[in-house]
Amino acid sequence: MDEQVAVRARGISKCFGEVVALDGIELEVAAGQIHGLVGPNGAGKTTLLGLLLSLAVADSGTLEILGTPVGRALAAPDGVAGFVDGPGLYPSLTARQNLAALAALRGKAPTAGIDDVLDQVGLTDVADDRIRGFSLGMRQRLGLAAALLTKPRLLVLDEPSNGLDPAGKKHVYGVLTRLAADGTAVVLSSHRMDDVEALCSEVTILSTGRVAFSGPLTKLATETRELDYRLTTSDAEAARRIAGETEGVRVVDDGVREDAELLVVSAPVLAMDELVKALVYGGIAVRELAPVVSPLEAAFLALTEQQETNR
Ligand SMILES: Nc1ncnc2c1ncn2[C@@H]1O[C@H](COP(=O)(O)OP(=O)(O)OP(=O)(O)O)[C@@H](O)[C@H]1O
Repeated sequence: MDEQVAVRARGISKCFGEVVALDGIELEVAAGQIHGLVGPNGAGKTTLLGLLLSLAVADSGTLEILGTPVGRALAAPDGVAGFVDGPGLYPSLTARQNLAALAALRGKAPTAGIDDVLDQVGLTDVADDRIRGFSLGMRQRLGLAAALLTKPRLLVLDEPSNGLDPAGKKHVYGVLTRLAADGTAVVLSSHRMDDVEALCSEVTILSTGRVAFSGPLTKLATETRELDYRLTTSDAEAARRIAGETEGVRVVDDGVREDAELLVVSAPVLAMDELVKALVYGGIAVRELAPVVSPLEAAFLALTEQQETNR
């Protein structure tokens, strides 16, 4: 048993009648890692998160959580917390009462740690308000506070940034980053690629129940065949010429004026390396170089397009 591996899934499949929601999933999440789960609607993200929380069991395959094989019982192993489809809360109770009730359900002192977790998620000011009037973002933050109360070693969150305003996001991201730094593994799903890029070191892309990619975001960048890049240099004309001469690089900013400062080129990352070297060698300064869409977004879009073509 390996406690450093928070999640190890091997060949996990799950069907709902005729629908194959998960098909041979392989997933490994290390302690202290924030792992993003992305994929088009219906890809199987929520189903997989539900298995991690023991809300359902897989039809086949093996799942090990925090070093312990998960059996057929529908009970989350100790140290696992989180929610799918929004946190389960009592609308007629206040935020503080909700947390006390959840603590009592687990046989814990009803006040221990509550102020601290409310503060961590930025809900201190509304701690004694009934949550009936809470916005979606406030409920998400309270759900996270409830999970924090259990001091989880694996935190599982379905779309945690749904409904969060920038201040809420800052709180939630801060909490997740601190948890991970203390060794908690976090697995979260998101439709926001920028959130995933800001938070996660590793990502799994699901497509119709299968893993299309799983690994570090940096690996995704090098595996992506071709991306569009915005390039600004000290000499646009010379840069355009050199880009045109560099193997594997295409100038794609058709319709942009010849003398425009900004150049858009399409290339795999290794060809971009060669272009940058050639520019610098040619005495041309690179002032800005950035993908037009991130490798994650590009991979996601490519998958969605592929799915639409297959339909
Ligand atoms: N309880 C269920 N009964 C029947 N089919 C289900 C059930 N739960 C999920 N499915 C089906 O399984 C597939 C995967 O659904 P899932 O909710 O896991 O996808 P998702 O990636 O979370 O999608 P979304 O991004 O829309 O939330 C879908 O085809 C869905 O219709």
